[in-house]
Amino acid sequence: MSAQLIEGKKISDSIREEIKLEAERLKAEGTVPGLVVILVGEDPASQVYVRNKAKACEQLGYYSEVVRLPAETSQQELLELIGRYNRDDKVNGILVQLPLPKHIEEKAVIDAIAVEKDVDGFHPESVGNLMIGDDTLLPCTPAGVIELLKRTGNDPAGKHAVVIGRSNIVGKPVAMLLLREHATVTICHSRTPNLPEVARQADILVAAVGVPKLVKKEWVKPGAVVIDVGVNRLPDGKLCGDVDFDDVLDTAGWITPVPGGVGPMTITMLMANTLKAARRSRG
Ligand SMILES: Nc1nc(=O)c2c([nH]1)NC[C@@H]1CN(c3ccc(C(=O)N[C@@H](CCC(=O)O)C(=O)O)cc3)C=[N+]21
Repeated sequence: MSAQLIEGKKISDSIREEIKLEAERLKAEGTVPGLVVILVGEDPASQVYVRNKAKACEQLGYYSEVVRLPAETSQQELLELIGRYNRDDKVNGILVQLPLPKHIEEKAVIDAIAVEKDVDGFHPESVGNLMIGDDTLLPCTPAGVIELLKRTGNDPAGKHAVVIGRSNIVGKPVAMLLLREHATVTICHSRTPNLPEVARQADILVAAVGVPKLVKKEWVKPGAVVIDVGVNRLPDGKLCGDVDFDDVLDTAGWITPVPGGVGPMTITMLMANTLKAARRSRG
């Protein structure tokens, strides 16, 4: 039996319709959601993402700015720019595209973003809020994963979720969100012994390591939900996940494709966060 496809693109489109209606309501009350995306340097993959984010803003009628800065921009200049957007009432969300050039300290930049405009959910205060269960802007990719599960009827409550990867942007926050949704959560990484065996315990398996096609059918419990967060660019230019999709297809019960799975949800959750930040800004 072949797994059911989790169609991130379709689910994402229908959430964007919901967001659009809410954005129109907010605009009728005089508040236009606004997002600024700041890109330092010329990373080609980043260029694509930034363009997609600007397109999403346009589609939803948001105010949006894209700031493209040369790779030589100093940390001080970037921090000053962020300071200006922190004080700019037209802008409800500030996103600085990562990774940054090596001479700029990522942490200093993330810390400089006003927490109420932190639509990436990367600021230490946002992370702390998530940890203790306070209302906050959630990191986009992890929030997208939870939406995909809920909207396909795969409620994490009572399930064993195994997360492969422990990054601050995906692994750790997605584990925390799954815990909040009442899953039993195991976090694995490169030092985990018998990784395939642990993965095979999962009712919900989330792969977020950045190793192309790492997860094979032996890693998957028959019928499990497999969520592939990987975005690996292969030498031929094609996008590929952390899961060997073709190998796993007949074992998994549900599976996200790459592209068309988690990726589109990330941008949709960014739009949802910007809307939320705009709504809150009215006081
Ligand atoms: N501050 C910051 N926030 C981010 O959220 C952030 C970032 N930096 N740096 C880079 C990563 C990557 N990322 C993606 C967003 C959408 C797709 C996406 O829409 N992917 C499409 C395909 C796009 C394509 O074909 O290239 C898909 O999976 O279907 C992928 C990856 C956000 N990131």
